[in-house]
Amino acid sequence: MQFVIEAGIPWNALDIGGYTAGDYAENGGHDAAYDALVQAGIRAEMVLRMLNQKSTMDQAANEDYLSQPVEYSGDRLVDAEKNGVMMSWEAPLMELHAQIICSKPESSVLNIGFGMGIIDTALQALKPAKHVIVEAHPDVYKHMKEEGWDKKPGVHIVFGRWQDKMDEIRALGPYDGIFFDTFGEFYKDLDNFHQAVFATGDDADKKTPLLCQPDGVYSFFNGLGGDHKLFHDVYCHIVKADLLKLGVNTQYSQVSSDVDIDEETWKGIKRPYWMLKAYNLPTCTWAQESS
Ligand SMILES: C[S@@+](CC[C@H](N)C(=O)[O-])C[C@H]1O[C@@H](n2cnc3c(N)ncnc32)[C@H](O)[C@@H]1O
Repeated sequence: MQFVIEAGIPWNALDIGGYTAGDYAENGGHDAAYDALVQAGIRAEMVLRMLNQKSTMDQAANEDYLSQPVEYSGDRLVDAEKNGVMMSWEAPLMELHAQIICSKPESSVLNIGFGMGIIDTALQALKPAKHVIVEAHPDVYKHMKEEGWDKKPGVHIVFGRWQDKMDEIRALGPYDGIFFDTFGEFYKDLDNFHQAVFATGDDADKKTPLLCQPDGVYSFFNGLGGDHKLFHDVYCHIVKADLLKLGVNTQYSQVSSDVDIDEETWKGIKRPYWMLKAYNLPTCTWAQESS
């Protein structure tokens, strides 16, 4: 494996059947080969990141998505291209995320991305004292109002991209629990959100991180590289390392994630975005609290 990697074959190449070398290594029980691929992936992504550092992100990654209609239909929310924005098979995972970020009575919680409101429904059942929801899509915002979310106890809706609403989000804080799950954004956006939540920075206004309680908990939908286990494992390492640089510990709990997925699940959806058996549910806390 080392030889193949050193020869320059990309760690993330797919064969004609859509399998990675990691799939073969894992199915054959070759743990060392699988680990070598994960390490190669981490190294390659780090180099890529350094090369791309200068590129600016003036345009929203999901500008097209935000300017086109979305449709709620039964167990799913789809965009204009029939991508699954949110699907009900994720409900058990959202329940767990809600319990993680809202474990104390009278919590103050922040959720980025309403979608089908699955996590927000689970959070409401846990009766947070304050429940801030940030949503950028006009159709989703309209749906939230139609469903009376603006009148639910403790709920404050912030309409707009989280990137443009940080002052408002900050003014409504601080928070005991934060969850992040947007659509059509890149890893860079998630990383930027982490900088906003956890970094103390030089600017006087930004010295208090959003998750300012010492026992605060943050979590995010961990769909990173969710169509191939090798890609997912590489990204789990990368996000954990990036959060650690901000003083945050990440623990992944493995949860079975394919129980509610069957042949019908992806029917009519352009691209299945989750193909893995186990979901790595992240619990992120300030490092000094948990070490
Ligand atoms: C995957 S869904 C969230 C699903 C939600 N966790 C649930 O339980 O139903 C993603 C949501 O994030 C919204 N969104 C996308 N980009 C955003 C941004 N930059 N700021 C705020 N919301 C955004 C989308 O419109 C969509 O409603």
